[in-house]
Amino acid sequence: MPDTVSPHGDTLIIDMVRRFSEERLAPLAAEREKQKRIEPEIIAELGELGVFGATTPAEWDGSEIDPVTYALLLEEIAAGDGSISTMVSVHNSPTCIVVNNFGTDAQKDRWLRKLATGEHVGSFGLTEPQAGSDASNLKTRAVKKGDRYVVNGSKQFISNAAHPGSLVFFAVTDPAAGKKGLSAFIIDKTHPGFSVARVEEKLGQKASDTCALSFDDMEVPEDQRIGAEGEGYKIALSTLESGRIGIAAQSVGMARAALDYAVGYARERKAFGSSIIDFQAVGFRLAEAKTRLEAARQLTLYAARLKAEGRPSLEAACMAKLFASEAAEAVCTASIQTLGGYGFLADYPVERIYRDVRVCQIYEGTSDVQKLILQRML
Ligand SMILES: CC(C)(COP(=O)(O)OP(=O)(O)OC[C@H]1O[C@@H](n2cnc3c(N)ncnc32)[C@H](O)[C@@H]1OP(=O)(O)O)[C@@H](O)C(=O)NCCC(=O)NCCSC(=O)CCS(=O)O
Repeated sequence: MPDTVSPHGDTLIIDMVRRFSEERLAPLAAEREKQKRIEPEIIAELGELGVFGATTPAEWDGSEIDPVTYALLLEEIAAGDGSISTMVSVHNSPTCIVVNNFGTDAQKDRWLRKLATGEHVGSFGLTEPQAGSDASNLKTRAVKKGDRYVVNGSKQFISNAAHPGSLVFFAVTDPAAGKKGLSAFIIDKTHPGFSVARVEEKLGQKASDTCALSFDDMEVPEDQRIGAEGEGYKIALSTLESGRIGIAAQSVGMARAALDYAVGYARERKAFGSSIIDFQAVGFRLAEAKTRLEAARQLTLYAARLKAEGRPSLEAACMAKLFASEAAEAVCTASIQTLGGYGFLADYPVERIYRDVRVCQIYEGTSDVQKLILQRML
C-alpha cells in the first residue's frame, strides 16, 4: 500500500475502471441478469485490469491499492453492474484478505497468487442455514483425524461458489469451546467431498451466483487450515469489517447509476409544457436523493480512510454499511418515482438496480447487525 493515501483515491485507476465499467459492464447488465451469468471474458478482463488482486500485495501477484481507491473502484464497478461488484467485493474482501492476513507463506503461494490474478474466483463460506446473523452458531464440523480433518455440513448464501476457484470456510473444530471452537480452512472448489447443492433463485443480482454448499466426508489436510485452531471466529469477524466498507461502496455505486438515469430522464421528459426536472416536486426529490448519496459516499470514504491509516475502523465501517445500504434503497425509490410508470418496467435500468441494491442491507451483516455492533460501541 502507498505511504500516503489521497482522499480522492488514485484517479488514474478509478478513471480506468470507470471507463471499463461504462463500456463493458453497464451495456450488458440487463442481458447478464437474463442469462443469470457473468461471462468468463469479463472475469478474464477484470483479472487483467488487476481488479481481483486489488487487496493483495504485489509480492503475491496482486495489484494492491489503498482502501480509499478500492472503495471508489467498487463504486465504479457497481455503477456498471451490481452483480459484478458482488463478485469482486466478496472475492477481495473478505476472501483474499483472510488468506493475506492469516495465511502462511506456503498458503499464499498456493492460493493467493491464483486469487490475485483472477485465475481463481474466491468465495467466503461462513453463513449456514441456522447461522446467519448469529454467526458463531455453526454446525459444520471438522473432526481431526491424524494430519487431516474430516468435514461434514452445509453452507448457505455463498457468493461466487459456482465459479471455479477457491473457498475459505469456517467449521467447528471444538464443539465444547463455543466461539473459540471455530477454525478457518481453504479448499479448491474441485475438492472431493465438496459440492454446490443449489444455486438460489433471487430478487436481484441474478448474474451473481448465490449458492448452498455441501461438505460430505470431505478430507482437508491440516496445512489447509488458516490460522490456529479456534481462531476462526475472530478471523471471520475481523475480515467482515473491511468487507462491510466494500458493501457500502457497492451501495453508493448502484444508487448513483439509478440517480444519474433518473436525472437524465427528468431533464428530457416533458409534461405540462416543461421538463419535469423543473417541477419542484421532482427537482426537490432528486436533490434530496443526491444529498443522501453524497453523505453515504463520504461516510464510506471516511471508513476507508481510517482503514488506510491503520486506525480503528469498525464503528465507521458499520455506520457506512448501515447508512449507505439504506440510503441506496431510498435513492433508487426516488429514481423509480421520477420515471413514474416507466420506472416500474424492466425496460428501464432503475427497476433492476432497485432489486439489485436491496441485498446490501442484508449480506455481510444485516442493518440490524450493524446497529447491534454500533449499540455496543456507544
Ligand atoms: C452479531 C455479531 C456481531 C455477534 O458477534 P459476537 O458477540 O458473537 O462476537 P464477539 O464475542 O464480540 O467477538 C468474538 C471474538 O472476535 C473478536 N472480534 C469481533 N469483532 C472483531 C473485529 N472487527 N476485528 C477483530 N476481532 C474481532 C472479539 O474481540 C472476540 O475475541 P475475544 O473473545 O475477545 O478474544 C456477529 O455474529 C456478526 O457480525 N454477525 C453477522 C455475521 C455476518 O455478517 N455474516 C455474513 C457472512 S458473509 C457469508 O458467509 C457469505 C458471504 S457472501 O458470499 O456474500
